[in-house]
Amino acid sequence: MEDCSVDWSVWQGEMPATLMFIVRDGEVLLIEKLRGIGMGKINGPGGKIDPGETPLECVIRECQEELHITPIKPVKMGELWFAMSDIPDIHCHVFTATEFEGTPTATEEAVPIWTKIEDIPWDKMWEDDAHWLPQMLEGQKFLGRFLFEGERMQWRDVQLEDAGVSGWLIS
Ligand SMILES: Nc1[nH]c(=O)nc2c1ncn2[C@H]1C[C@H](O)[C@@H](COP(=O)(O)OP(=O)(O)OP(=O)(O)O)O1
Repeated sequence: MEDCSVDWSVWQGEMPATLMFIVRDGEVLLIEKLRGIGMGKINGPGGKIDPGETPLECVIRECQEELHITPIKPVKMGELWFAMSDIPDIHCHVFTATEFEGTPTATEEAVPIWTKIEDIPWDKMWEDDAHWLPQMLEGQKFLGRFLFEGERMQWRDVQLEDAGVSGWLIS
């Protein structure tokens, strides 16, 4: 992979966002995203952080809005830093949970899809997902940094907490 044109030491994502992956009995709750960034793709529920909202508050609200469920005790597992070409750069906080209240319900924003972990449809997801989601689902915390040109990933770097990175990784 070529050198990255982004100076990550000064990079600041203009758009804070969240993602949630609820895991239960070897399955993960994905959505078909019906609107917004990544419309038509398969992803976890999530979205932009509202002004004054914490990442945790946002990810709970987005699960309620998109699927009518409330995740219980979400755990922050990592961050995704997306340097984008055609939309503002995204700083995404990624959570997992094993419990939730409510019944996943299709809304105008999303269709819920329980998916066996071995059947995750990588070709229908953002290109970066295959480089951090499997590790996260095995319990590893991470920082993933990606450069996109449109919807194509041009550069990637994924660091796992197990690799001895500490302090700056996630909070
Ligand atoms: N490369 C990428 N890989 C990935 O897995 N998720 C990405 C991604 N780029 C963006 N996302 C996700 C993160 C976050 O959940 C979502 C942010 O955009 P959204 O348009 O979904 O926000 P909202 O649901 O707040 O939208 P609106 O309500 O339509 O304004 O897109």
